[in-house]
Amino acid sequence: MTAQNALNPDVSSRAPRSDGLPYLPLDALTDGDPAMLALIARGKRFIDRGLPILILGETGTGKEFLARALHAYSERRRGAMVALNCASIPENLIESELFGYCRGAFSGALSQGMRGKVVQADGGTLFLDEIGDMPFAQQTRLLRVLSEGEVLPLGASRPTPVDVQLICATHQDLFTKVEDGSFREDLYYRIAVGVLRLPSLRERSDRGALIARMIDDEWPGASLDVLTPAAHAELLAHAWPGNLRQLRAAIRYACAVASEDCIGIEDLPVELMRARAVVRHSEPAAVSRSDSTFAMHSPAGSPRTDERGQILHALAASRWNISAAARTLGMCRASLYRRLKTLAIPHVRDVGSELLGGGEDWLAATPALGERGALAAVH
Ligand SMILES: Nc1ncnc2c1ncn2[C@@H]1O[C@H](COP(=O)(O)OP(=O)(O)OP(=O)(O)O)[C@@H](O)[C@H]1O
Repeated sequence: MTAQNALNPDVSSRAPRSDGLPYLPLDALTDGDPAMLALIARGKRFIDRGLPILILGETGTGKEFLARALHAYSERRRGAMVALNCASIPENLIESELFGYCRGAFSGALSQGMRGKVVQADGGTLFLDEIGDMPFAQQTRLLRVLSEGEVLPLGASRPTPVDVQLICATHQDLFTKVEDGSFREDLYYRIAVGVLRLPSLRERSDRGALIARMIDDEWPGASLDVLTPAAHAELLAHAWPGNLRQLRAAIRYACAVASEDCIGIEDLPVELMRARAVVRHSEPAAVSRSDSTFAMHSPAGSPRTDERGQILHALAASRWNISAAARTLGMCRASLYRRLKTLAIPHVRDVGSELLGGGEDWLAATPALGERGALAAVH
């Protein structure tokens, strides 16, 4: 069986997503994470043999991406990839959406009838997302499609033969649903033949490469260099409950709000900072150098004063060399300029004589931090 490789993605993997980016081919779903590599290799074997595939994984781990990549890789790639999210359509519509109906099947039906998703996917792939939310009655009808290879649209007198590759996905524990009686056991064993469990983002060793790729998507040509060390460390260390979707959203946000040419920790979404603050509150005091801009959230003392003090110390130590101070503080030059502006700290070269002449109100606002020492270091 000839399989398609990553260098030759077919049209469906190139189809634009709602965010304008293309779906990825199978081999491009990871940058070398061992669990992902093993999963992709298994997925190829399953799809080559036409086994029904069940993709498991937390929300946002890329279940739909994987399903589309498997279809694009498969021999059915010239056929349709038809997706239905069982959780997002009302229970009473699932039946007609999936199985279709004939003309005049019920009052309010379209006059020409409707082809259901199963028939639309004939010769291609049917992707049933959130299969755990499929109502029990529809589970019975789906089982019939799978076991007999035919579908009976509502109001039809004869079944229509169909040939589909089935891929299902869920973030739920389907086996628990079988045990509590809300998911048919016989259907479970029909769909859960080739099971692929996607790792969460926090388990993946290719997080750095994923971050770099997502930055490049937003900011073509940019690399990890645009991240300050603190922002980079934060992105790597976050728990990412929303997985790849949350990471992409965070990077989109950061690229949009970052000014100049770098992304600092202050450019990351507030929920990351909140999670970080919670962790920090349960930690013993010290603020690391790379965390210095986050001193705004320090539990002790006046947060702004702490930050001013750290910035002024770094500036004094570097004799107001902005690049060197930014490095010490773990941020980029642009971020440091932004912090100076926010904290109303004028550059020493812009105010030099005024400061020395005693008009240093801005220094008076930072009493405990030895600003005169900072000035002494400058002059
Ligand atoms: N391999 C990948 N590389 C980079 N980004 C990815 C990858 N897979 C998914 N994503 C990103 O994560 C987002 C969510 O992916 P997807 O919709 O496939 O997840 P899901 O597991 O199906 O989510 P849900 O359980 O909420 O339906 C995508 O829109 C995309 O931005």
